[in-house]
Amino acid sequence: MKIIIGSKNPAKITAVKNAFSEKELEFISLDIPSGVNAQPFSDEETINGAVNRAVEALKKGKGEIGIGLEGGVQETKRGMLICNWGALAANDIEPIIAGGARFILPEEVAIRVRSGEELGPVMDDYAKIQNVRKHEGAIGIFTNGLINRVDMFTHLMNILVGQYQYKKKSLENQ
Ligand SMILES: O=P(O)(O)OP(=O)(O)OP(=O)(O)OC[C@H]1O[C@@H](n2cnc3c(O)ncnc32)[C@H](O)[C@@H]1O
Ligand SMILES: [Mg+2]
Repeated sequence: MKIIIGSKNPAKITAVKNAFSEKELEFISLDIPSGVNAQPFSDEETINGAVNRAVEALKKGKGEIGIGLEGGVQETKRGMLICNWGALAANDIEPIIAGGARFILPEEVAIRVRSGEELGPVMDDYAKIQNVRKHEGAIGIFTNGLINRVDMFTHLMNILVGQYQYKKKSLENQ
């Protein structure tokens, strides 16, 4: 079975591999555009980015499953939430979606994102580390390393794969 991942980000690729336990799987990563802004500004836009990537990955990679993972932010009365959404696309079913853990970004970071900067470079600047988005992620920095971006995406991926297995089982029993 071929699983096509719509990103070259190593944190995302590791998380996808963590969530599939079967042997004989082939993982292919393709740089698939999200079709939304580089910095999505709502749950809705972030979900659309994840679904677009999953559907395109499935099509371009000619596999059995396409995965799209997308990071974004969502404004609330309490401040700016960081959100992450994932989508799993497979032939003959509607894309399945799942959300990742969320928390409020410090205002000092949120102000810069609101003014148009992407969270990735803002985090590098804030943490004085390069490529935070490919490693611990904002979640790793702000949880003191207790949860990193791979952990967060792995949890999200398990919610996707679990729903997919349940759906397949339900269809088989019909
Ligand atoms: O290569 P791709 O797959 O695009 O991976 P990415 O790291 O750019 O991730 P997203 O496009 O999903 O995220 C949208 C923006 O938010 C940033 N971002 C999201 N989550 C982050 C995190 O945990 N740490 C740092 N930056 C993050 C990211 O760098 C982008 O600027
Ligand atoms: Mg990106």
